[in-house]
Amino acid sequence: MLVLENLVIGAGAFRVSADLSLGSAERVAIIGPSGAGKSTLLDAIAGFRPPHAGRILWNGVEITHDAPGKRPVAMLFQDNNLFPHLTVAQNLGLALHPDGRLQKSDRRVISAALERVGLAGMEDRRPSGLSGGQISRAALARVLLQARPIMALDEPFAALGPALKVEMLDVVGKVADEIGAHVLMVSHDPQDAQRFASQTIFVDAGSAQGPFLTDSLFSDPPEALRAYLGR
Ligand SMILES: Nc1ncnc2c1ncn2[C@@H]1O[C@H](COP(=O)(O)OP(=O)(O)OP(=O)(O)O)[C@@H](O)[C@H]1O
Repeated sequence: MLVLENLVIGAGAFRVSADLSLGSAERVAIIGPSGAGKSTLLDAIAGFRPPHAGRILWNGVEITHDAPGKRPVAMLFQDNNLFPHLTVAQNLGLALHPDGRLQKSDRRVISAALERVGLAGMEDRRPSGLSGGQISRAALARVLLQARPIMALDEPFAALGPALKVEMLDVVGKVADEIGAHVLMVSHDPQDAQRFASQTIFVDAGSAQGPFLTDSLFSDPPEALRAYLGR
């Protein structure tokens, strides 16, 4: 269980607070107006942004000051963060060995992960030889190999068309189910939350509120969410 205890985060003069617990929530969307602090919140959970105050706990153990690689979090960014000079297999290999040294048995594991996300046989391509959707799939295969208990996604498919985005959300669900991971996903699109996440955190006016049951939240939105949704 992930707990954010009296957490205060932010850069410059900006601050956002969070005091919430994700319990057994499996798929959680993080929504809110632009600049509200959604990415800041996800970055703090993943360990890229030290908090000004408060604690982060995972299954009762404090991880507030742990380095990103030591946390139970695998992060997927919008640009998917594949190294352009490395092949798909080499990029995925970094999830297994950060020093980049691959063993023969790794190749089988990598090929199996690629097959699971629909990229069988693409081990030796470089990212420049993949479509946007294929790059997203390769990045998801890397998350699959990292096999961390929390998948953190920051607007991962914003650059993809609507149909492809729906398809990729299905792949995310499949990968998360396979490794038994919770998913935390920042999105601008309320439909993503409704389609994908059973629970939703709403970030606005300096605080992260929730998690709320997504269906209840959208069927009877509080004033601030109503304004955000333009209702
Ligand atoms: N390095 C920084 N220095 C100063 N302010 C920053 C820095 N990084 C982010 N901010 C500010 O923090 C606030 C929150 O940014 P954040 O990216 O978390 O918002 P967001 O809700 O994810 O927005 P968006 O939906 O537009 O991506 C913004 O006002 C932003 O300008």
